[in-house]
Amino acid sequence: MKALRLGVYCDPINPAPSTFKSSPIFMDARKNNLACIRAQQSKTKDVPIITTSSNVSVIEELKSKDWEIGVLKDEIAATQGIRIRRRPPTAPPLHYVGPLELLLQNEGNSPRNILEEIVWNKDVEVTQMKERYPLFSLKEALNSAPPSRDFVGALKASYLRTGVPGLIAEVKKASPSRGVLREDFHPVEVAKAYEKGGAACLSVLTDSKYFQGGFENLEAIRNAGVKCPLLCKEFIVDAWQLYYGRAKGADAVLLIAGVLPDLDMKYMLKICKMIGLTALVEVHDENEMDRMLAIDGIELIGINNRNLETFEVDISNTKKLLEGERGEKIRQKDIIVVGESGLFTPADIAYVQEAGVKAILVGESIVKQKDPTQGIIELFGKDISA
Ligand SMILES: O=P(O)(O)OC[C@@H](O)[C@@H](O)c1c[nH]c2ccccc12
Repeated sequence: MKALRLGVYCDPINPAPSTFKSSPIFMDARKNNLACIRAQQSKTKDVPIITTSSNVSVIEELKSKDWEIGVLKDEIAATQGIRIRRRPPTAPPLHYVGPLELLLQNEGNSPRNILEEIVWNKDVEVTQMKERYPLFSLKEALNSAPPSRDFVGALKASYLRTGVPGLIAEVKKASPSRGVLREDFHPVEVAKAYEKGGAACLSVLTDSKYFQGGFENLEAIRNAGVKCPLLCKEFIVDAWQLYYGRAKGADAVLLIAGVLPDLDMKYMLKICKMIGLTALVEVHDENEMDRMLAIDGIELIGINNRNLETFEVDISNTKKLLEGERGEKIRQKDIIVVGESGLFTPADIAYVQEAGVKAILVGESIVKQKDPTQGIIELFGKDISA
């Protein structure tokens, strides 16, 4: 019988040279190491595993380093004006023997706001999911996944056809700020009603804890023959999620600038390109917009009118971020801007269109309507399906 010696596995997508110790690639590699070790352990029950004391100490050391790197990463993010800390809501690992000041500084921490809470939970969730579906298995699934659809192309075509911003209609049962929006929620029915109403693309919430969504909704909508390109509306904290989303039928994915520091954002964008996902990069304030305008290769930027830390909604945010030099730069770079959240009336649409958006992302105002197709007619004040 062949014995398996547990070792330190390399990140299957990006072997990380030791010189990149602080890069997101390296950090992902570390997380994947642990996930791979656990996955291999569970897959090889019939094979004797040599767990030497050095294996155990390698795992403990990796856990401690993971935690420590997380703390340092937050410090780097803070220098970019990012307020969301990426540490999971756990104390340092049990056997942590690192610097005392890091321990004291991070004791008894609780999330500062809802976005931070969501992100911390997501980190834990993704770590568990990775053990069930390791990256190598997802990569196999991607080989047989249907080709992705042209998300940006669909928005542009819709804008040209209708003269109003292309609609990304959101399939969302509930949200932390609004509670349950649609009691009798059938994602496929809602998706079909949106498509019938002239939506260019659909956004499908996949977070279950806070939005009562799920990847099964994304999959079901894709399998039901809906033709609109699909945005996987998720809180992306790890490149693994990009592979998972694509494997479940996503054509696009949301990357939140308030959560991802520049280096992570560039890394995620690269992987999106590699696996055929369009990235909708979301910003909420001037600092985030400026950071994203300094990154090359972004073709779609969403301006969220909702502050995800306080839930405050103000549609003049879209206008504010498109004024002056920023607007000029966006036009030069040929970026399509999406106005997101808090849009309810034809006057709201006209307001953000006047500000310069060519697409809008709308959930509440249409998902709440008994007939979401009719909801779209009321939102635009006209039928945009023809
Ligand atoms: O339901 P509204 O107000 O029309 O908003 C839709 C969409 O913009 C909102 O759901 C959203 C925008 N960015 C997000 C990030 C995560 C979760 C949700 C969102």
